[in-house]
Amino acid sequence: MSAVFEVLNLKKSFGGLAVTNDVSLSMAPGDRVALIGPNGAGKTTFVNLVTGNLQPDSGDVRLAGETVTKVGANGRVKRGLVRSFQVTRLFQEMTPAEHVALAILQRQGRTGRMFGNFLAMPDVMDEVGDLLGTLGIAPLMHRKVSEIAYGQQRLLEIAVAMALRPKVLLLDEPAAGVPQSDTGRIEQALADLPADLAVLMIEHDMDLVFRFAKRVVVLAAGAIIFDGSPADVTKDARVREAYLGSYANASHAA
Ligand SMILES: Nc1ncnc2c1ncn2[C@@H]1O[C@H](COP(=O)(O)OP(=O)(O)OP(=O)(O)O)[C@@H](O)[C@H]1O
Repeated sequence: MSAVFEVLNLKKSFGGLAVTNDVSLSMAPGDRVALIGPNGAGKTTFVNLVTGNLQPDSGDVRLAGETVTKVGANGRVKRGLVRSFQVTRLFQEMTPAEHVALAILQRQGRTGRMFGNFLAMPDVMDEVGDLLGTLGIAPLMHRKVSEIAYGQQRLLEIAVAMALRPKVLLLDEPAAGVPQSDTGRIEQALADLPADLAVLMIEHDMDLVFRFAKRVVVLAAGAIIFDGSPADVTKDARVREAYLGSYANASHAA
């Protein structure tokens, strides 16, 4: 299948340090890719380059065949490249329904009406109910974010992202900080994402990586040192050395 998302020879240096060093990556609709790597490998920088929050020194980002390297972050969201909204960016006094409704209105270009009573718009509220229902948090839709559990806030991040109807979804450690008792719900939400959505997940939890990803990309010192199947990643000598050693030896050694 043709690529929905492509990164071509992306480079970014800070001072003399090549933090993104000639990175190329391609994803097709439906891909489930985990991006892993040791601390400081350049994962956050890579995501910021992809989302348009940082400009590369050279290289390109393409979305559904269109080069978007010069398109800003909002323009990329409009074209279907969505990064999950972070819990730290949720508004504590607002409700899940309000968050998701605003994302729907943003997608529809109706944010001029955002100070109207959008909770009374039946089309918007039907979609809000569907999205929050899929994620199992519909009963909480009118509670304040400050009153709902952290795991539920992380599910809300996914709901807000999905309200933007992404073609490519970037998830930044979706289960981080969530108590063990609630991680199953996050994993279920990830398993239930639309089959044709391309998902790139940055994750440190290798158990989650192995359950979710069909493909693993390993970044070390700004460069991709592995791009292949979860079964092969644990066998790769360079990956073991750079990152996986103890995990591979302990539980997934061939
Ligand atoms: N704005 C910046 N100016 C200078 N150096 C930076 C900047 N942003 C990141 N770096 C450096 O680039 C390197 C990669 O950082 P980055 O945050 O992208 O890594 P990471 O893989 O996301 O790490 P972590 O998993 O710890 O978040 C680090 O050495 C960091 O200090």
